[in-house]
Amino acid sequence: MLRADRIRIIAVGRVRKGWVREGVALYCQRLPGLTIVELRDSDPRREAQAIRGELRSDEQLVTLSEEGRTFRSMELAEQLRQCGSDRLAFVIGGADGLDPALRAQARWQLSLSALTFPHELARLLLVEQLYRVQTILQGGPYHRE
Ligand SMILES: C[S@@+](CC[C@H](N)C(=O)[O-])C[C@H]1O[C@@H](n2cnc3c(N)ncnc32)[C@H](O)[C@@H]1O
Repeated sequence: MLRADRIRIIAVGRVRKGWVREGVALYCQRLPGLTIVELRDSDPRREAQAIRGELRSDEQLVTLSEEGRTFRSMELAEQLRQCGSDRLAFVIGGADGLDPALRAQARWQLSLSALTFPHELARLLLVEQLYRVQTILQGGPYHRE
């Protein structure tokens, strides 16, 4: 089972597009307990400081980057199942991306694909995949191979 209450998304920048906000809200409703923290955008080094300040000592840092590891959704489900009751913080960068030093600190880096997405879309894709993982782990019909 996915422990959404043990997952936080720390995202640089606001979601301005209404249709993206609506999509994120829809998946968040389906993942009770999931928290999204928005940080102001500035430059990657300052943003990294703010992210470090926001991270809790008991949270595992997972940075999102197109250079990270790609997973099939079933593999992502297995990865998150193995995290058990660990607390995870998925971090999404702003327009200029994440500071390399912060990325180097991550327990793992998640790539949503080799393509670069605007941070707003990366957030939407991430919450949809977390919902998908939840349904995979619960054995629901949402995900079809
Ligand atoms: C507009 S992108 C930043 C692009 C920037 N050139 C870079 O080097 O990261 C904003 C953020 O969205 C997330 N993102 C965009 N595309 C992604 C992808 N394919 N996989 C994972 N995260 C992605 C990353 O966290 C990234 O920092």
